[in-house]
Amino acid sequence: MIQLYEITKEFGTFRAVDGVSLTVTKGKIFGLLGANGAGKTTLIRMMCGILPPSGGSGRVMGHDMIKGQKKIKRQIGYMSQKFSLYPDLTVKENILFYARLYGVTDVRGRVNELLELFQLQENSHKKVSSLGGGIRQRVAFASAIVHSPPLLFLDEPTSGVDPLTRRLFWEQLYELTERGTTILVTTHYMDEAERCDEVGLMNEGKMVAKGGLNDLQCCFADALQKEKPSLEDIFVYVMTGQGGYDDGEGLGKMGPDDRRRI
Ligand SMILES: Nc1ncnc2c1ncn2[C@@H]1O[C@H](COP(=O)(O)OP(=O)(O)OP(=O)(O)O)[C@@H](O)[C@H]1O
Repeated sequence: MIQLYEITKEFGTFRAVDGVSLTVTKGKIFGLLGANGAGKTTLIRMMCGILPPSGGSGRVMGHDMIKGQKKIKRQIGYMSQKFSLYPDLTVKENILFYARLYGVTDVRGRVNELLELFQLQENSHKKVSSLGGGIRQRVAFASAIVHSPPLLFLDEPTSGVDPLTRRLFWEQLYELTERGTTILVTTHYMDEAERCDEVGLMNEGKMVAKGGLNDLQCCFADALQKEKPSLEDIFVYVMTGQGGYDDGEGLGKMGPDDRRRI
């Protein structure tokens, strides 16, 4: 569903994304982690066809990231950090708006289905501006999947959301993947990252570690002197650049076999 090869994005002389390669297969959840400003949103915006890469190549849903931007946009769902909702419209009107925008065939039926799925019926006629963060998050999520996209990008979807809503949210993500949806999600929550099939850790524009949790634990066990380091241990280790880690150097210390994953 996603195949990136050495994707780079420069804003003037500043390189926000630096040679990222990535593969995400159908039905999997890929978690993207990194400190603020690591380049996660920029990478997502390129994959969504919103921002052209400065270098490298990639395909999303089989379409070239540069030539196929329009086709990519039609086939994906994107929930941005700012939740692109209209505060003066009601919950139902917001979801209806996105349903019409994406040309959903049975608009009313689909919207009612989503209102029920996200337990939004009670609030369906309230203006979004009057609602709390957890409900707004559900409205944004419903709007992002209203056209049943096969590939979904979620940029910090649970930031500031209570633990119960977060749990429900993840149950819905699993349901979607069971139906074949592929998901790329960014998060700052380690428990959420551990729920992903694979994670990628970004630091200063580079993908500095990538793999399933077990793979990463094996990879970093020696360096962290723990048999099974937690993802948080690994995250802190990589992000603090202990030993000046980057794609090559850091892994070099862990042995040549470990390099293949990074
Ligand atoms: N349009 C732009 N022009 C100039 N610099 C930009 C632009 N967009 C992003 N940047 C810079 O690129 C870097 C990466 O930003 P990005 O938003 O991708 O990081 P992030 O990992 O998503 O951070 P966060 O976790 O805070 O959302 C930051 O230093 C940011 O200031």
